[in-house]
Amino acid sequence: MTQPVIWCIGGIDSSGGAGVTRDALTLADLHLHACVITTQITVQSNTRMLDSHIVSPSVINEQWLLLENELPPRAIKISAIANDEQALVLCARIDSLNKPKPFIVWDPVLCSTSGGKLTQLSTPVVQLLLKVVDVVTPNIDELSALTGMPISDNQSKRDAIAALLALGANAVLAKGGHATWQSDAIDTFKTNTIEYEFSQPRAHQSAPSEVSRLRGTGCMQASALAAFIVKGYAIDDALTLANAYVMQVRTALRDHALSNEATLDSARSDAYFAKPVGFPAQQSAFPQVFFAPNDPVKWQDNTGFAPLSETNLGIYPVVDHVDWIAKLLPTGVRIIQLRIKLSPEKKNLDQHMANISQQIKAAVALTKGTKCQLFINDFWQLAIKHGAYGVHLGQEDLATADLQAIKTAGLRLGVSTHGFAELQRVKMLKPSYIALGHIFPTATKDMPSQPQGITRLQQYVDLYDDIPTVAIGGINLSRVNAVANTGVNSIAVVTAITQADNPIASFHALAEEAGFVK
Ligand SMILES: Cc1ncc(COP(=O)(O)OP(=O)(O)O)c(N)n1
Ligand SMILES: Cc1nc(C(=O)O)sc1CCOP(=O)(O)O
Ligand SMILES: [Mg+2]
Repeated sequence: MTQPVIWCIGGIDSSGGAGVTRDALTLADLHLHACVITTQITVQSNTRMLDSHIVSPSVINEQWLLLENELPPRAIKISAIANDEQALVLCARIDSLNKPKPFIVWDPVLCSTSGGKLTQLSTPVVQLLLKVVDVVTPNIDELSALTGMPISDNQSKRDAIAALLALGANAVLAKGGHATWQSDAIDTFKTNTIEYEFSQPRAHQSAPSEVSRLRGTGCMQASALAAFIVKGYAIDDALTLANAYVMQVRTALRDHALSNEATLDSARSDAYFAKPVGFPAQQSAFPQVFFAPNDPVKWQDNTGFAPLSETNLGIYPVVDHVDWIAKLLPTGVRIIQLRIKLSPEKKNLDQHMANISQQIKAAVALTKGTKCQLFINDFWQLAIKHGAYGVHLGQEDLATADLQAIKTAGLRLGVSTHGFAELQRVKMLKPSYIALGHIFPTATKDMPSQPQGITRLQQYVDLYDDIPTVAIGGINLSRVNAVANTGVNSIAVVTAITQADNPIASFHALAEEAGFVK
């Protein structure tokens, strides 16, 4: 299979520490091919910038036109644009691209970390650029320069992000590395409808200065973002992975410098050089994610929920009536979920709620004294009231459920997730298990996300090996073995049991095929 192509448009840093060289190295590390359109050739080392030679707009145009037919981009990463003339050529070329347009990220590098000015753009041209790119990724200084607003605290940062959106940006990723008033380094991603925060402890970011002088981290982050979008990740997951990628590079550099192999002299001379790290696979490199500045998850303590009595749970039937629980208990099932959904057309809500309450009560009575761990979906108050074993909640449910009440009552908590961002959002809650969905297409419910497939499931299982995991979504007899081979602790199914001709036989067949029967 040919490698997807990403175009990197920006300046050449003769030291290789930043610019399009850093972009190309990052993309190569993530197995993507970089084409390079050069905007300026700089004369710089890691510590000094002496000069910059600006490429003419017509040469940029020629580079673009030649690449367009032979090596069309799946994404475009733009960084230093020297002047308005260059920017106008880029805007015109982007406008002329066929739809669907590639993902375009603009890292508005204004100055080099080695000291030189790289970009001089007028406000009307900045506005044109903002409108044609999908995401702009300023650090605090760049955000301040682009908006003309001083930034010194969270409120002024928020105001400046709002101003950039008002200028026409589709989405802003304001990086927090330079926001020294914050104890953690917080990247804020905002569009007119959504907002995420990605937070890393600052202590992690800063290695002793003699061993880490890494430059080009902004180039790395924007290139990695483009790479993960091209690899098919949703924007929240791509942002999480790009943040983790940069942290993993920082950590690798620090670990090498502090290792016994390195002398102080070699550490000093290596201090500028990024190490290839590949796909982020180090849990500690991942940021804490919040879905809004006031995400209720932020205010939860991290004491954790009661653990499961048993973690290798086998097949996990998810059923919509207590009668299923009575029917399935004789199989020896170790975990089961009562998932009754309130249909909007139900007329008599009180009567419906009374029926749900009765079913939960009966389900608790049926499973008491057995080895079957009963989880109640959604109805956490009723689960507490009737003393269920646990509650299962989705991401949206976390905004309304009283998690402290669930914890205090001693109930276990299972939480749905659909990617790296959601996993990093709920990890600090230390739930009793995390569900990973949907692995395959499912007809049981409308899913806003894409099926994840076995490769991603394997990544999650490897990365989150300290929390019991449950796979869900479209799992049937022909797929269950591949799912079980990832090492996931449990496999949840709805229709593979409830729509089987013989549900009991189907439960046993799934368990056997998965290798859960010893
Ligand atoms: C084991 C398991 N995983 C995921 C879900 C889905 O929960 P949620 O996202 O809250 O959606 P609804 O089930 O409420 O539609 C689940 N129930 N169980
Ligand atoms: C209830 C549910 N939650 C999912 C998630 O991914 O969060 S997938 C799903 C439905 C699973 O049904 P089936 O086994 O019939 O595909
Ligand atoms: Mg729910």
